[in-house]
Amino acid sequence: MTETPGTLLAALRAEPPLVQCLTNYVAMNIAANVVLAAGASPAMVADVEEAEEFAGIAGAVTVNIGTLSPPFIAGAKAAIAGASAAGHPWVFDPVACQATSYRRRVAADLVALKPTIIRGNASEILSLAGEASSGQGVDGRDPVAVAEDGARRLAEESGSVVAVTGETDFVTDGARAVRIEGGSPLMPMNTALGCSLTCLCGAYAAVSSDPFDAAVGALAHFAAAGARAHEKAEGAGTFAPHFLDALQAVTPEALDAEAVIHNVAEVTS
Ligand SMILES: Nc1ncnc2c1ncn2[C@@H]1O[C@H](COP(=O)(O)OP(=O)(O)O)[C@@H](O)[C@H]1O
Ligand SMILES: Cc1ncsc1CCOP(=O)(O)O
Ligand SMILES: [Mg+2]
Repeated sequence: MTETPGTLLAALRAEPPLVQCLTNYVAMNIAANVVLAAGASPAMVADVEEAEEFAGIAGAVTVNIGTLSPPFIAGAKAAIAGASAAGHPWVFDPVACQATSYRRRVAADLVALKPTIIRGNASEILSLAGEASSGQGVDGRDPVAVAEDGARRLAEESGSVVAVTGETDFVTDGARAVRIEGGSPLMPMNTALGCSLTCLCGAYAAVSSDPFDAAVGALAHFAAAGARAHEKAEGAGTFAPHFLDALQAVTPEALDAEAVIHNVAEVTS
């Protein structure tokens, strides 16, 4: 990795990027707080009337289909057009894309628009890769390990970096791959933390020259903050404020020291 998570965190805090987050109703507030605590600047600007123009001034766009509707998708496509025209990264979160034919269709349409990074749980990534998925609505029900081959193939076919999250995260661009350890089992008990991580991927992508490093950086930041918060939390409820505190408190040096990142050997079959 040319840019370590700590190097990217230092860059993000030195010049906080503006991140245009088109996310769902559930995630709107927590995702903004997560991006702010990490050190960047979120803006939930989603309407078709202004989404394309705003993408020209944002460092990155993130699109999440958690509570999708035709007007939301129109705004998302406008924002993606604006980001693409400006040469800015955009990140896709295919929430519950396995659940309905509408979601499957919209997710495939958005993948065709070449996201810089795709971030989802294992059930969502399996579905995007055309494999059977056990996802229950927005909640992942498949182990990350089962989605690794599909993630590699999806990355090769789409040209996107694919980040699969769960107990141990997996990131690949089709050629490179790493696993990231850390976090807490209390994280999936806090709604919209995955959605918030997608927005943070946008912040890291805005300050990075390599989307693979950006995805690894954002996931490592979550893993380190999640592990720290786990030590202090008494349960799902008290985890949330400790997690925000930890996202803010972790320094670039501590992030590089605490990140547990394993390179995965290339599969040559
Ligand atoms: N069992 C677990 N142990 C540790 N970290 C977890 C666990 N499950 C999820 N996470 C972390 O929670 C965050 C959100 O991931 P995930 O729950 O997979 O996304 P989503 O909310 O989209 O389903 C990621 O940082 C991931 O690493
Ligand atoms: C509960 C819920 N319903 C629609 S979107 C959403 C939030 C999903 O958040 P995450 O994917 O981060 O768990
Ligand atoms: Mg999700």
